[in-house]
Amino acid sequence: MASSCFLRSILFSSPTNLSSPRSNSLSVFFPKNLTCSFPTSASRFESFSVSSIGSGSSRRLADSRKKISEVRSMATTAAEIGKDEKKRVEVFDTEENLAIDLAKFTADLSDKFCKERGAFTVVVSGGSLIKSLRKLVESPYVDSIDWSRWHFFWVDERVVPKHHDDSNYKLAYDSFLSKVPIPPGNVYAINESLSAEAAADDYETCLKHLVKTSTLRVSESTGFPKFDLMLLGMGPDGHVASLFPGHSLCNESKKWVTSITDSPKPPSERITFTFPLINSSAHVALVVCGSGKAEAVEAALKKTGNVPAGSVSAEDELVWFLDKPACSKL
Ligand SMILES: O=C(O)[C@H](O)[C@@H](O)[C@H](O)[C@H](O)COP(=O)(O)O
Repeated sequence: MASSCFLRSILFSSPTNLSSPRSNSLSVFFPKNLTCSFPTSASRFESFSVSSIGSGSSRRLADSRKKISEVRSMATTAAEIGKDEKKRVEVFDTEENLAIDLAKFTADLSDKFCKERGAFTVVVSGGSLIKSLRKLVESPYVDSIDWSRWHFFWVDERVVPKHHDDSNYKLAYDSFLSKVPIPPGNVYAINESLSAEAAADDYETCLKHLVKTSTLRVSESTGFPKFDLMLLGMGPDGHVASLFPGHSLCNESKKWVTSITDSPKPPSERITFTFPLINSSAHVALVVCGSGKAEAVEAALKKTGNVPAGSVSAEDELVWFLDKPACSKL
């Protein structure tokens, strides 16, 4: 390819054979044209989701009498938050259930895009998100997903050697990439031998080349590349990618990829996608777990504070995947 973007070889290992059924949920019909889904077991809070009524199935409506009062006020709050029809908030009682649903969500999109356009462009962050993707490398998905059509990117990367413990490439490689047969040429790591600024330019050049070859689509409304799916984590301060609260990079409107040399979260030198690029994605999943992030979740979803995660959107669908502690302030 024309870009000097590093294409890293992947070692393949045998898939594991654990089953990963999707967590079940029932639904309750709420006023204001919203649906919220609830657990099958009334004895424990499992999950609820909020979406515009058009996206709920008839099963969800049929199950509408199976309400659980315990979670109703929280659900109503989330319904208010989810009134943007492109935004859904899904809450799970455990990170394990979240991981199960996230795998199903990702696999469904993979099927859809592989069938529709013969490719699936996926972007990941670093951090705990990668662990939450673990069900994808287990049965049934490890065998059913057409990995040969995946194109794998990073929304941000630390400018450190690929074998360094701080490397987002290493993080994804060790627990994900090394376990699935994505063609090595479809894995787009940064060239970390460059300065942060040059590595960001290089990555943008790489993306431009992929637009030319139609591997990457372009958003008709923004003119930025339109990734099929972006999987993002969020820091306790509400940062996403390497876009930190109050940092001028949050306002970048022209560049696709930019650099930061004063990241408040170490290491200081990084490259990051900009908001216009992130928000041009077809689907975005924001995956957040733990009580330490509850305030930032509240700030982002209830707009009680100005955190970068609150600026994330998607062209088709933004889904917040939260565990119960992360939504404790909603
Ligand atoms: O390289 C990075 O630092 C990440 O891409 C960053 O945006 C991360 O996703 C969040 O900080 C959440 O990380 P945790 O989930 O580990 O808190």
